[in-house]
Amino acid sequence: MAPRGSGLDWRGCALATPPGWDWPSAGCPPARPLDMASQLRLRSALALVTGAGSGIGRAVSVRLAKEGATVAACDLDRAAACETVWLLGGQGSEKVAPGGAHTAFQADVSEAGAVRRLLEQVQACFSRPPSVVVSCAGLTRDEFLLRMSEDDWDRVIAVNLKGIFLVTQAAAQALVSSGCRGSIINISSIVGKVGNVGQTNYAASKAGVIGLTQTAARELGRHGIRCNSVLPGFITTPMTQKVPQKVLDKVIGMIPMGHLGDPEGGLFM
Ligand SMILES: CCCCCCCCCCCCCC(=O)CC(=O)SCCNC(=O)CCNC(=O)[C@H](O)C(C)(C)COP(=O)(O)OP(=O)(O)OC[C@H]1O[C@@H](n2cnc3c(N)ncnc32)[C@H](O)[C@@H]1OP(=O)(O)O
Ligand SMILES: NC(=O)C1=CN([C@@H]2O[C@H](COP(=O)(O)OP(=O)(O)OC[C@H]3O[C@@H](n4cnc5c(N)ncnc54)[C@H](O)[C@@H]3O)[C@@H](O)[C@H]2O)C=CC1
Repeated sequence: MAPRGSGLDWRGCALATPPGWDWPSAGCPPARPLDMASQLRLRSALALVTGAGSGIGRAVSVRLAKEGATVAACDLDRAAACETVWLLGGQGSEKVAPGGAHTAFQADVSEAGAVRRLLEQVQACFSRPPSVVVSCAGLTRDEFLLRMSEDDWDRVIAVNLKGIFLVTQAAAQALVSSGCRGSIINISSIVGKVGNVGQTNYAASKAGVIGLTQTAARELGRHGIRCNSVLPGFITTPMTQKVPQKVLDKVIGMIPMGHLGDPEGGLFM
């Protein structure tokens, strides 16, 4: 039994808390269930989202929850993952998530042991593997090729490419061993197809995600597991806040709509 105030529930799963919630004295935060989508297309689904603490991963989590899925929101930043789950309704969200309460998890997707433990924890919490897996965790370390450090290369490849390898493999192993069907969605980037100045590391990682996902699709289809990658363009998130304004101005000048996409509309509209 996790100690009271530890931020963990009876199963040892991370509880969702509002930002700055004071556990020891305040007890469970009030649920804030989202408006239920009329059709709840994903009412029986358990969805694992990595990078769920920000930007596209948070928007994907919100949309999956609105469609009725139970969301296991994972991020390197535990507090950010908890904030996402609180947005989804946190404890008591069973009312809108028939498959159980949305729950936050912390893991560094670039570490094999952490990913293995993540899938173990998710299955321990929900007694089943996630049938939907969306890998959004990612980062940039932009620099011109002539000046890029080995560390900048290594870290971006480790998180953006190896991280998706580890999560895709662990999720597929869990689904195959339990005889469950599933859908794995890996977030690449248009940069993986056309390249981008200052992003040899990032472009290579995203191109790798495309090839990894296409191959996984060929191998896992026989097990009833679909694998697809999504290649967004510029979306307004903390990741793109780091781009120099003069570069953003250049890019926006090339976008027919004349503005960057937003996480809510960028993937689904
Ligand atoms: C404008 C043409 C774009 C066509 C390509 C279409 C694909 C691009 C769409 C990408 C959408 C998906 C994005 C995504 O997946 C999420 C992200 O990766 S967000 C981060 C994207 N990162 C970048 O675009 C890199 C931005 N550049 C930088 O961060 C810095 O420039 C850099 C760290 C590389 C170097 O900094 P510094 O040494 O200070 O040089 P400057 O910033 O002064 O730049 C010198 C010079 O080069 C021009 N420049 C830099 N980056 C780009 C770029 N990405 N595209 C075009 N031009 C770029 C910059 O404007 C300067 O030009 P001057 O004329 O000399 O002022
Ligand atoms: N914002 C954009 O313009 C585009 C983003 N993408 C991709 O979409 C995905 C999400 O990006 P954004 O939401 O924009 O970024 P973001 O920076 O807002 O969110 C990324 C999240 O991933 C988490 N994360 C980073 N490293 C991690 C690790 N090792 N383990 C677990 N979590 C980790 C961060 O804590 C953060 O919460 C990324 O893979 C990115 O490459 C693709 C195309 C365009």
